[in-house]
Amino acid sequence: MPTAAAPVRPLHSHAAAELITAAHDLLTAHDGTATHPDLLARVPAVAASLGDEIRTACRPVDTPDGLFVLRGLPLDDTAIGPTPAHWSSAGDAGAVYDVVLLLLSTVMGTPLAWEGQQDGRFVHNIVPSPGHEDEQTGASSSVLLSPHTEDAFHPARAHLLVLGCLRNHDAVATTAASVRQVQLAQEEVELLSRPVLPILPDDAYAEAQSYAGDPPPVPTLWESPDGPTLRFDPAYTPLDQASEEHRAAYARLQDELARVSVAVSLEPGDVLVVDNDLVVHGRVPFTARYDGTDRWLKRSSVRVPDRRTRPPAERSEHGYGQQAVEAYR
Ligand SMILES: O=C(O)CCC(=O)C(=O)O
Ligand SMILES: [Fe+2]
Repeated sequence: MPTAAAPVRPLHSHAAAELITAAHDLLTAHDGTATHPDLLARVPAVAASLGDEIRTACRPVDTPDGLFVLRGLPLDDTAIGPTPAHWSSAGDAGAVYDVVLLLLSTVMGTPLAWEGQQDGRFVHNIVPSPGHEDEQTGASSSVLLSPHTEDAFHPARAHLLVLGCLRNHDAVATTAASVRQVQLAQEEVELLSRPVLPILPDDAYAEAQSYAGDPPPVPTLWESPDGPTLRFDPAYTPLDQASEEHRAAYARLQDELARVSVAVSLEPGDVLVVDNDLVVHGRVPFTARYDGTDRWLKRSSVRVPDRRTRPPAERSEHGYGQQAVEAYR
């Protein structure tokens, strides 16, 4: 896989300090608790006060890569403490970066949470966890986390996925492949633009997996007014329900995504922003350490108001009974 450099948007030290200070002040005003019930309501005003350099760095993706890396935030490996062993024991570990992600997400749109995931938190902890090594979720390690659209099963899924790196001693790569870089025949595009197969809820949503309603078939590709977009999660797509011709086109898309895939090895302090309508992401396999020095990411999801990147038919999907919660409603 090419390790082609992802587009980096450097944050100079004054802008990085401005962001960290704003996050730190918000946090200390709320008992050091990133999930404090009053903190979220204060985020928009603080985000609106951030300077031009930060706002410019948070502009929409503007290359066919469909992603960018904000680089330059300071990160003290000792001060953040050990990597939690599981998201449920993370508590306020690394909480200042939770607030950094909330601020950046609010500059870019509206943060999004799920009642059924990580206790409804707006910022998730992505850490390898014992017993989950070979799952297709962020808690895995020993398997390839295969390329996917985040929360592909749901019509209210994020427009942007934000991954902030706190620790990554083994330079474990996130993978990313953009639909704007694949080359398919027109017949393949047409086949994959038909709503033929559903995308079922992934293993992070146990409750949704037992939802009684019929899974709606959805298109894999869509030609939006802003260019091609995709909705893709092969691990949760019942391909055996499709025709041979359809499966062949799907396999071609999968091969093309593998061909254009890049490995992005995040450094501590990096914030990767992935356009979830353009790019499928994953992660290479690694060996977890389970000694407090494991790879540790913070993750937030963002809705961007008035985007035109989704087929209108999505609005009538049931979403398997899962509710997305927008931060400022
Ligand atoms: O661990 C990673 O780099 C990506 C994990 C992932 O798929 C996610 O956080 O949504
Ligand atoms: Fe993911």
